[in-house]
Amino acid sequence: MSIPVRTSVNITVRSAAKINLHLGVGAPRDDGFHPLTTVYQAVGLCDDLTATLPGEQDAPWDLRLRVADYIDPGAVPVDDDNIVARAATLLAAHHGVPVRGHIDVDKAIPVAGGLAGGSADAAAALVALDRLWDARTSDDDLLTLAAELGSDVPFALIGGTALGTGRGELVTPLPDGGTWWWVLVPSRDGLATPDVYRHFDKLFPDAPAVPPPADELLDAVASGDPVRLARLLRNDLQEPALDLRPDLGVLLERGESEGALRGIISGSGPTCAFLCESSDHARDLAGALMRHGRTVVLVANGAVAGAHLVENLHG
Ligand SMILES: C[C@@](CO)(OP(=O)(O)O)[C@H](O)COP(=O)(O)OP(=O)(O)OC[C@H]1O[C@@H](n2ccc(N)nc2=O)[C@H](O)[C@@H]1O
Ligand SMILES: Nc1ncnc2c1ncn2[C@@H]1O[C@H](COP(=O)(O)OP(=O)(O)O)[C@@H](O)[C@H]1O
Repeated sequence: MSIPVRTSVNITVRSAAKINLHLGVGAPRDDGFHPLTTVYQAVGLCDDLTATLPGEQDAPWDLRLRVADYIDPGAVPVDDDNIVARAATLLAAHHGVPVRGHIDVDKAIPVAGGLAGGSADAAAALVALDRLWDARTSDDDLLTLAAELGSDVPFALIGGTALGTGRGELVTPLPDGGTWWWVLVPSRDGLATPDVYRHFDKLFPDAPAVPPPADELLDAVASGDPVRLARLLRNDLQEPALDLRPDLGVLLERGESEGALRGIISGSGPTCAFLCESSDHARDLAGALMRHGRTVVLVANGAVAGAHLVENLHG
């Protein structure tokens, strides 16, 4: 009897979408970024990234993408512009090693949807390649590299429910007493984050230097009461997003009239997120929205973990 030999090592990392329960935005800083007080929540709508070491005959690096049927594959670059390639280059430079790896990304998080799908992939790439290269990056260094990749990327590493300050990159985990049920309705056409921030500046030229705080909402999150949380959800990018995409206002009203505790735009949009009381309530609402002609309606609960290794069945 021969014992099977593992010829390659596969590392699979799962990374979640986020919703901003509170997105308080201040006037732009000198570097152009907006100061934020935000409360992130990671929800169970995830991308999986698998990294494999190339064989000796193989190209040192390649990136493949598989997408859910509601995602346009053409919306995601597969060259050096992909944030996964940027993460690999940054981590390799940090350790002075060459970039090596075959990467497969299985995307379920809608693209340019305000759900931080690219940030989730970047965090997954940092965790997977650190393990694949046996680089042993410290947590502090991983967070620093994550912040270089994007304001939302440190939260994608940490997950759960957390406070984000600075430009969103300074993340502190929060006590969360609930299981929160969300119905997510993505749009076929994305909204570009910089466009929505630019529109915020146009609509609110007198925005405060210090972004609005989230104190009451933090109490609601700790209490676990969805009715209380629903009242306190706040997104300062909602008005600019709705101004750019008035159709989203109709969708928010529809979800609320069908019984959602509250509908909000997720981050810079255009995904609409509806808070529900329970999993049954979320399923009922999803059914109602589909009967009204929405073809893509997703149910997800939070809070879930940040980027983490999962068992690889193909390894
Ligand atoms: C709006 C939010 C809310 O969580 O999420 P999304 O809706 O994109 O998912 C984030 O602030 C998006 O974070 P992220 O997508 O990582 O942004 P980055 O790559 O750092 O920046 C992209 C661009 O967004 C603008 N930006 C981003 C963050 C910030 N605090 N102020 C900004 O003005 C800048 O124009 C910047 O050039
Ligand atoms: N791995 C990736 N996944 C998604 N988008 C990516 C990725 N790499 C680069 N991008 C680019 O980043 C943009 C923002 O994507 P995403 O993170 O999904 O949206 P958002 O900032 O709204 O949360 C996309 O329009 C796409 O061009």
